[in-house]
Amino acid sequence: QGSAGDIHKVKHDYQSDVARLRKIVVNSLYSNRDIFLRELISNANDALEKLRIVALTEKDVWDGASPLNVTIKTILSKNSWNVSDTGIGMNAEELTVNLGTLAKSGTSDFVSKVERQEGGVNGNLIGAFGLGFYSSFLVADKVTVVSIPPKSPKNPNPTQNVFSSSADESSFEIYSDPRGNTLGHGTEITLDLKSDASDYLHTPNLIKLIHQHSSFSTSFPIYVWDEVEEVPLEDDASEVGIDTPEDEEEAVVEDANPTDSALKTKKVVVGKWEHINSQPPLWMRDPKTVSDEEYELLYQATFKDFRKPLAWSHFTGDSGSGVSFRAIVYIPSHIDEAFLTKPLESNAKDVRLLVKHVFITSDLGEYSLPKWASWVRVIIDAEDLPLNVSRETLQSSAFLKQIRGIVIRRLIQLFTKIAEEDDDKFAEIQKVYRTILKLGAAEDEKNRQKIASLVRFSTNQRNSTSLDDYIKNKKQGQKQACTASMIFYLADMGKSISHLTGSVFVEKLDARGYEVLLLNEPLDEILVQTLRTWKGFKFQDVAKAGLVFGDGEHLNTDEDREVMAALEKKYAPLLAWLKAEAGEVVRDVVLSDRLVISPCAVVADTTGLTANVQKLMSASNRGGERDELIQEMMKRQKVLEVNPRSPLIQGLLHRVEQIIDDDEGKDRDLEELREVASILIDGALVRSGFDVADSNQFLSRVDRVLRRSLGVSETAPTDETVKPAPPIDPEIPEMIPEDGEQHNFSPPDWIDEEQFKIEVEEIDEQGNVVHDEL
Ligand SMILES: Nc1ncnc2c1ncn2[C@@H]1O[C@H](COP(=O)(O)OP(=O)(O)OP(=O)(O)O)[C@@H](O)[C@H]1O
Repeated sequence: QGSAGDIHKVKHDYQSDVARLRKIVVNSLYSNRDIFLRELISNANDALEKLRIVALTEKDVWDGASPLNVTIKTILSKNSWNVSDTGIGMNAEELTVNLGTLAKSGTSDFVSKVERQEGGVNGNLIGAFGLGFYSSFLVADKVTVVSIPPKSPKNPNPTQNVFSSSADESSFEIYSDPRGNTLGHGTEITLDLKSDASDYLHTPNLIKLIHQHSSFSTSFPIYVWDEVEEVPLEDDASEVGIDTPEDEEEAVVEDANPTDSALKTKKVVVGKWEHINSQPPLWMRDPKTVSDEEYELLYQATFKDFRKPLAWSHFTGDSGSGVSFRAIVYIPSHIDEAFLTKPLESNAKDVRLLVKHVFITSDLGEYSLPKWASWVRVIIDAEDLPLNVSRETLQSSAFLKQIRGIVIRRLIQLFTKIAEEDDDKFAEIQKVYRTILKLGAAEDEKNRQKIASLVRFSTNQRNSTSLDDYIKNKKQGQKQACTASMIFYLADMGKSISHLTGSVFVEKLDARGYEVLLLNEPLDEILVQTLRTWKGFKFQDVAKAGLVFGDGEHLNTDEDREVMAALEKKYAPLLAWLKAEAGEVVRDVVLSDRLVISPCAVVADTTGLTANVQKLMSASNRGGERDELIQEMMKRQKVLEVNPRSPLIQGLLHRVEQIIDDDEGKDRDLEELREVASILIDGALVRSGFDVADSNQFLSRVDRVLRRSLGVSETAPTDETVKPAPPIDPEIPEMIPEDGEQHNFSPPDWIDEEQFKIEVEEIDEQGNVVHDEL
């Protein structure tokens, strides 16, 4: 603590992250200095919005008439620059906390990342993070913030406080303003500009920069003090000095030379407040007159997103409840990590509802957007809702209920238009929204059909296919058991598309030229199950038993049936033998019509659970009796299909017949054959996406078969001797270093420290090995 004169100043240290961040800002953002304008104007806008929102419920806070605006003024003689707002202001504690600490999550990470980066911060990083108030130090040696909250029943006599900080100090001061309340309510930030930042004092240049960077940061009026001329005045001339920007002109009188009383003139600077954003907001304009760049700037300023939006739709409408409105719906180019990890827990926060250009709320309460679309960013400006609606009456407004429907309809239309007209853009959309559209189609019952048309799938033939494209590509008679036409799909969550393309279930369809949707995301199977049909086509899981193609390929002729009957007779001994061997795993063993190359596969009954559904189920249900029950249920629903054309299966049949015919050496041969069969069955499970019950046993069997094929003795033991661990060490280490702390590692006494070096293998971001010596 310290005091200057009779002012009691309290000194605070910046939180360490802030000190580091300020240093980065000052040292490395020289070429991006203009951003301080955007950041400070946008903070002023937020403060004004907050005041108006609070005033909806606390009438005393604002009379509804006194101006809400931003004023910017330069004081040439002091080389200083000043921005004021008549917003919500801050008390002493808020000044300390808001400006002295960083509450944002990820700050430390951000700061460390930037500190590691060679050549300082780049534009993208600033954008992703937002420097806010600290950007002042880009252009200022010293920053002074004067602030006072409005009068309220809770705080009837607010005091005006000052926050003051130099760029090179790691502390700031807070004190009560000795001048008393000069602001009414709001905040005034004064920057003592660095000697190389005097460009910002030049008004035409300043206005140009504000237009360039911040004209969309606020819809409150921005006034810039514009000095227009200097007029010499007689000493006794009356002074004209008015301090509010509402009186458009004023003259500020300064002593030209206060010490020289002989000079009977004074220098008079005549200037006026120029309202620099008097044009109507962008969304009120005819879309034909708005450039892409303007839409992008509006988006970036409004939603504080440095990245450009992917697409937008600007439209006018009349809601069913008689409210006319204008709106812009934006599709962002990225989705927050938080949404991706827990999509169903996120709430829409970026639907900005305005009434007559005045921001009212971003919280649509019970009418907020459906979860799947909670990332969409919208500005919606209603013409004729009463302005002084409190939030409670707003909640019950019929218009509010309609916003949800209006926004979602427009969003889907926008996606659809891009899908139809702009392949490249739609490919970009797919990169970000592929999964989200699936979620939408599964979640949003009302819009399910429209959203599902936007969903794209990979298939064995194409990277990206819509359901409509699939249907166009169907083969004649693509039917299942003479019921509906079919869309074939294979679902195996988490597997790669190339793995699915090579699946046993796809091989015949693929060989015959049929298209199969390959579903590898958890949502895919849920979506397909929810849709059930698409334009009269049924979804057919190709991993299920009884697959037919409907093109006459399947046992349609007498000849086919005869051939099959002959094969079944021939293979009967093998099927019976295998059924006994595989009794623990499957319900039945049959000859397969679906396999081309693979010797066998495990398929689910038409009513059974495929490997994929089984995975989905066990992810939400682990362990316990229920698990055993499910295992048992699943076993009964699985069938082992064997491929009579596979030489392996033919060989197996031959051996099984030999064993049945021949008694000699039967036991040993039988044991070996059972081992082969067991590997084949487990292999079929793996091939079909199921888990093997005991993978250790499976691999021990493989080992034995390998030994046999290499002519190595099956019983020859492996030398199992190992060196035992040293005896128990009774000493307890004094301190276990926590994660992230420096690990002080000292070698034991008996090691020569000079020679003690450990090679640590570390992998950098590119995956190269980095060698470090401890
Ligand atoms: N003009 C102002 N009036 C009232 N409060 C302000 C003003 N400027 C800043 N603040 C307060 O200080 C806090 C920190 O401001 P800062 O600009 O650093 O970050 P932010 O506005 O929260 O985030 P960002 O600007 O990065 O989106 C704000 O959240 C706000 O509470």
